Amino acid sequence: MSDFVNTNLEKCTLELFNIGAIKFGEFVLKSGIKSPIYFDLRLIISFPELLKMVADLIWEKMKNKKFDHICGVPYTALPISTVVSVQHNYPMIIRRKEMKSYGTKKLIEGNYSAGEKCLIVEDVIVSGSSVIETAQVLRKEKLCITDAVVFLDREQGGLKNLEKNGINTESVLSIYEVLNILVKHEKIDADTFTKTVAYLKSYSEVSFSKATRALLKDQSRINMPLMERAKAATNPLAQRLLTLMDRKKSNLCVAVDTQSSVELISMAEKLGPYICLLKTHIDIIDDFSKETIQKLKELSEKHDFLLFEDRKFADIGNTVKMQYKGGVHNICDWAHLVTAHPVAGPGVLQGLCKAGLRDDRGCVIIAEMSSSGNLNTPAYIEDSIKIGNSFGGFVIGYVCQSSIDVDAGVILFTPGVSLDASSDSLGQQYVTPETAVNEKGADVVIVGRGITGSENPVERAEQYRKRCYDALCKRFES
Ligand SMILES: O=c1ccn([C@@H]2O[C@H](COP(=O)(O)O)[C@@H](O)[C@H]2O)c(=O)[nH]1
Repeated sequence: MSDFVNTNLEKCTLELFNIGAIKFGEFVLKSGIKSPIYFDLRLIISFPELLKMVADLIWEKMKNKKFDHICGVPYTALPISTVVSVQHNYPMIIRRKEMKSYGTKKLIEGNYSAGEKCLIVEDVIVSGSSVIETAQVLRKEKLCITDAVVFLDREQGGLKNLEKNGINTESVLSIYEVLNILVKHEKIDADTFTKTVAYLKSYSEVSFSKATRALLKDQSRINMPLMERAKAATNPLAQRLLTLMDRKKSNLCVAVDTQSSVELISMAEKLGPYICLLKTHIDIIDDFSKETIQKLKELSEKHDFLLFEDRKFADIGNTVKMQYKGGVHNICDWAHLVTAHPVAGPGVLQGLCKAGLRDDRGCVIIAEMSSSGNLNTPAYIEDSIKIGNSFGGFVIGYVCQSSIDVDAGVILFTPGVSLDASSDSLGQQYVTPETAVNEKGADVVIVGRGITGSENPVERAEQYRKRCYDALCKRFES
């Protein structure tokens, strides 16, 4: 810790106590739990030097991080982030708590673009509810939220709750440091200290408030009907796909892995009525042309399915941006969904977002492959979800082989499904539709050769559709 921080932490704590911003008594927190200690940092706007001191300490925590914007959680952290912004020439955005009923009706004020990184600033954290509420609004606008800095951590579980939701949070001061400073300077007696510490020990894991859980739609993804999940989804494309699955009674994605445009189009025409998604590997087509894409777009409209290009982007952001938007395939122009490996870090998603996003474009992160010997360890899968959560406005779900813990509005896609085989000669592994849906938690089942390689693909597609959708519906009833 630098001398500046050391000296000022103590000074700042004592000043906060002196102005009445740290109180002892009986209080009720936002989460509804009682507390013998309360921090009221709203007061500091009446003490400009103290406000500046708090802002300087926040700055010390964030000065080595690289973000495009900061956003203070309304209202107490707004003046703090304004001071940081003005002093360090750091662009700020503001999250409105209420939407305006006139004019732009925006929920976020300021100048920003999809894919940009925003750091959240907060005064005091208990469960982290206020930070995640702000993060969700910003994520809905396709801003990338991975980090927060808070002035005071009450050590009641907030940092852990946020971490699970993809937000790495650092604090300037912990409540225990505050108590120690106050005892040292005889501002509180030993009894108050002991009682407060005992309280903190018994309330060390406060979960998000009920309202926040409702906002995150923390209900079980597994048992929730599709339309409820569509309402729970914050991502517009996830909403669209879940609604489409409900309307068409299909959670079947067909993988048409062919090298011929004619066959691709013919399969799309024949199988269109049975599927929610048509998955392509457009780079394996020998006779690719703009007409192939035009025809696919028309069939996607005609038969009400979305186009899913399994490009598996995996490079640095700058390259991925060009791969998505440029080249002969110009994937961004026609594919509603693309896949990406998170192995290169969040830059891959920033690159995709930078390619110019619309509400009808999204990404599915590959958290876990179906092939034998894959390198997707549990830690890798967990980190993939953290990256995905940070880009909730763009990432609609994950390709995976297990029922990973995600919100109800997030969609899991499971390939490696066949009624005929348990493997192929090149490492692919198969399970039945029921195993994929019930045991692996699949929402969308991806089937390739099981359909396209059969003698009667249409009959087979209907058979898969029914088995996959029936298994999904049984899950809602359980
Ligand atoms: O983990 C993964 C990710 C993607 N795939 C793709 O799905 C299909 C599966 O085809 P089958 O003929 O049913 O084996 C294929 O396009 C893969 O590239 C996957 O199999 N596993």
